[in-house]
Amino acid sequence: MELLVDIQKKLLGFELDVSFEADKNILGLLGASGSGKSMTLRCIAGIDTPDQGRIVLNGRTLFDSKKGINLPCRKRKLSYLFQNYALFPNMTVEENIGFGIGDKNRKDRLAIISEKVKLIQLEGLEKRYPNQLSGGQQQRVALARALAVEPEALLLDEPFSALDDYLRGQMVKHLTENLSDYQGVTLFVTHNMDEVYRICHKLVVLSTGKIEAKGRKEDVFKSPPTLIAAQLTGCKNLSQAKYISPFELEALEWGVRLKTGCKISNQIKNVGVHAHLLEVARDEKEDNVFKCWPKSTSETPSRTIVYLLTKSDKQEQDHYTLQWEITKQTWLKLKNKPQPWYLKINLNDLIIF
Ligand SMILES: Nc1ncnc2c1ncn2[C@@H]1O[C@H](COP(=O)(O)OP(=O)(O)OP(=O)(O)O)[C@@H](O)[C@H]1O
Repeated sequence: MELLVDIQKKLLGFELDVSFEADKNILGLLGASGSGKSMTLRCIAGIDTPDQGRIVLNGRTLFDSKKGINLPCRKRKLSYLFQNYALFPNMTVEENIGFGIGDKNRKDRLAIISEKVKLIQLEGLEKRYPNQLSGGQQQRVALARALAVEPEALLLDEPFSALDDYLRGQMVKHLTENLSDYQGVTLFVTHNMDEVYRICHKLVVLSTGKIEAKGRKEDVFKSPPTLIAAQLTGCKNLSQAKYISPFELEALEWGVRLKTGCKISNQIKNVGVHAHLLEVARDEKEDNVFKCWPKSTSETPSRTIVYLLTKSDKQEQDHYTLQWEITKQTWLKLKNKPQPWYLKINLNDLIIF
């Protein structure tokens, strides 16, 4: 199973130019609002037409501008799951699921519907209409309907955007379970980096119509290749960097000199570190240890974000230079410790651009 996408499309004030491949591992398209995620899916589905390029699914050319090929949506053998599910309000759960199933006899049709109802665990609710279902149940029906046509590719466009946090978490779990037996290509579009990390194996990061990063999710999150990719994958600490030597740089905004784990170029521009990777230093004299002063905090139910000042002369200013994300227990243990604190950045945790 393989999808190859290499397309360009110009719109007023926006240019899409993307090239990537997907196999049967779920591929995430991550990007901010307006970055071109939906446009990419719409071009693959055949709802929009690229100006140039090629789209090939399992060796079948769906689109090729040079050869003048542009298969209509219904011949592309893929399912598109929209943000708002788009269930037919006047059809029951089973009618919705059975809607797209092609020329099959009644018995086979009913067998597919019943298998999909079981898959999404909505047995007993087959005769209900969408307005008699919760948001999460509607979402599952939409997924079952998309899978019932046995598509070669499944295009999921922010499928959880209408759900509350609790249901979102549940649905992420259901989706990964429901798709574990699906053999086709799955593209999952979202702007939510936690969701993309939980669901996908590989990742394409999009910004203003261009690809900023692509690869295994672990690699893209750990070492995003550009500043924008770092921001989109949640790196909270970013600074301009000055080259000092092949293995040392100065993080200008943090006012800290740092040793690096790999050789750096004298063209280096920026450095970053994830907020959860700062550590309390055991020994003040170790490499990459710096003094800091907690300026303020903000809390989630389980974590505390500590905003740190790293330059003592800035203590009076309303300004922080680094974010440190720790558990609440760590914060409670630390908060009354004498200042300055000594924190450390492991050289291999530095993200260098
Ligand atoms: N039919 C259109 N004509 C002109 N511009 C369009 C059209 N459709 C989308 N755009 C523009 O293309 C860009 C990408 O839109 P797209 O819907 O792909 O973004 P997105 O990443 O999916 O965003 P969101 O997460 O908000 O859905 C936006 O700047 C949008 O305004």
